[in-house]
Amino acid sequence: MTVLVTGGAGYIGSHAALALLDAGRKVVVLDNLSQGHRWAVPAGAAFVEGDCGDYELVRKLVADHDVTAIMHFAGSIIVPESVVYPLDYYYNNTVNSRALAQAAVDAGIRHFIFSSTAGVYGEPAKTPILEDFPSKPISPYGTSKMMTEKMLADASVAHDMNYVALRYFNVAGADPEGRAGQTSRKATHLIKIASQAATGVRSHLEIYGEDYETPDGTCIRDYIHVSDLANAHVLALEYLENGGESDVMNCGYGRGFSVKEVISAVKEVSGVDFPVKLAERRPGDPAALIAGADRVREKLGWVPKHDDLEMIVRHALDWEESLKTRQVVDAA
Ligand SMILES: NC(=O)c1ccc[n+]([C@@H]2O[C@H](COP(=O)([O-])OP(=O)(O)OC[C@H]3O[C@@H](n4cnc5c(N)ncnc54)[C@H](O)[C@@H]3O)[C@@H](O)[C@H]2O)c1
Ligand SMILES: O=c1ccn([C@@H]2O[C@H](COP(=O)(O)OP(=O)(O)O[C@H]3O[C@H](CO)[C@@H](O)[C@H](O)[C@H]3O)[C@@H](O)[C@H]2O)c(=O)[nH]1
Repeated sequence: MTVLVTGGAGYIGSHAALALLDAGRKVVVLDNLSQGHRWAVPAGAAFVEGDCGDYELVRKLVADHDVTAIMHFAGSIIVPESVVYPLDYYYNNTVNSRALAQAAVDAGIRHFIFSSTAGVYGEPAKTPILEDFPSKPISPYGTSKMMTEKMLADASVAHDMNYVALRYFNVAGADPEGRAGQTSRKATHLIKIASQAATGVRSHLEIYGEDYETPDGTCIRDYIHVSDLANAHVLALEYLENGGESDVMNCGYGRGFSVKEVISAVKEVSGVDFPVKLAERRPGDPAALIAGADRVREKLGWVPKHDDLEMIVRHALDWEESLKTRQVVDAA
């Protein structure tokens, strides 16, 4: 009765592994360490270094660890990078997910939880975005995730496996107890970068575009605390184990902040007025993404504990400071 967490040496996967362990579950992490860190895998979890697309390896570890459910976080995650290297994204996010799903079905795994994204909606006609809005991604990243969602939908009809695809909006913050946080090798996320600028790891922050059709001209996103998101995974697993029907669910709080509002919050909480420069728009960025977030609350009974931008920023800053002592800060 073990949960396989792919990508559990990465940011969100390591928090989910912690949440599972906190809930009394057994966990085995599979990660190729392309972005994650061995030390980020929680102490109570078993670890296997390898690729989630390695069918034989997955079959073996499922048998060795008595795996009954999979949470699939492993993937490539940077929207603008996917525009430059689309085939890499289709390989890692779609082809490898297909192999993992095949191994899951062949091994008789009954429950599968997938890390999807608000990126599947593309440029939505309106906000908040509901799950039944059309999937029209505007980046290869979003398409690569949408294709995996569709594979899982078809596989769940044909096989005895139910699934939940959680469509995350913008994940930020860190474990409130300081046990985990974001340490990706190539940080691109706004709150991470602003936290690095506030703690002196970066010299400044750039705003990618000030001419969007939003009140202050900068993009609006729905920032969700990583620990609330990790908890949604534990609830999704219970839901599937209790016979819940397969579904897709947005994960966000249903409210948005602009890039400028986030920068102000980081300056306010840190007390550091770091330099901010204006830069060109980044490819693949929709103007506003805000979750319609009723379904995850209604179906999973999810009640967030950290719906507070200042708290999210505080935890991100605390983690960034703690990284200095761990000497694992990546070059900015
Ligand atoms: N961070 C966000 O805001 C966000 C939003 C929406 C969706 N997601 C999705 O959540 C998941 C986790 O994202 P994250 O922010 O924790 O990223 P991350 O880069 O910190 O973690 C991903 C982990 O997967 C591992 N990995 C990558 N490819 C692998 C492979 N083929 N086999 C085994 N391990 C592999 C990496 O080494 C890393 O540890 C991703 O699928 C991402 O697309 C993230
Ligand atoms: O240095 C920076 C970094 C970001 N931004 C802007 O901040 C916003 C948020 O960007 P970022 O934090 O990089 O997140 P997104 O590009 O919105 O994508 C994240 O959120 C998506 C879901 O909404 C996920 O699918 C992706 O994996 C995840 O990277 C965007 O408008 C960026 O242009 C800046 O202006 N300057």
